[in-house]
Amino acid sequence: MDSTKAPELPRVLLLLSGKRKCGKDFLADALLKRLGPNRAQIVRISEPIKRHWADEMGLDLGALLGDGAYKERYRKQMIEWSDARRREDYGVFCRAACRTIDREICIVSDVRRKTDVRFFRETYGPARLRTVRIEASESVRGARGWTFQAGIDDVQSECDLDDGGPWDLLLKNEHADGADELLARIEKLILD
Ligand SMILES: Nc1ncnc2c1ncn2[C@@H]1O[C@H](COP(=O)(O)OP(=O)(O)OP(=O)(O)O)[C@@H](O)[C@H]1O
Repeated sequence: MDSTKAPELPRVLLLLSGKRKCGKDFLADALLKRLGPNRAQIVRISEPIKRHWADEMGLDLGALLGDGAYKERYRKQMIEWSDARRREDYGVFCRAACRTIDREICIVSDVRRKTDVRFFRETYGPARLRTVRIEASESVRGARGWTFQAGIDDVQSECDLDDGGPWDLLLKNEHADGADELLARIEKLILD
């Protein structure tokens, strides 16, 4: 492949960002169900990070990738380790995660840094990107299991995109029965 040319797939890259427990994975999974696995796929930048940690430490990769309490035990260490790698190459994990792209629509469900957005813009070109910021109040996130943790909620991985807009869509994911409307708005953004 000519390395100066952007790859043909995906046609659209949907970048989802937002704070812990705002519902990035929930909305990504529900969107994938609507679009279907032949057309769309979910890519997680954290996947190669978690894979490395699971291999090194003999941990359960499935549980690290899930939304249970297990991943929280290792979150801080993974942030610190991965930030050190990013200082040498900001695209290292985005590039590794993108190796699995083989669908028309790619949903990146854990965009956390300005350099993540930069990587996708530089690699695929701005016309294919759709950026979505998901918000939920602290009380709603708390009801979903979030509690403030120093070293996690006040560092770059959580705060770098607080001023990362303008976003193509800004969504409030607060109500359990409101997801269909949010999904319809995302779908319109992708398909228009
Ligand atoms: N609209 C919704 N309706 C019902 N449940 C929701 C909704 N949004 C999120 N949740 C639930 O809230 C919890 C946290 O959501 P999720 O794991 O998607 O957050 P996240 O932003 O991916 O968090 P993290 O950054 O920690 O990975 C999950 O149990 C999820 O099922």
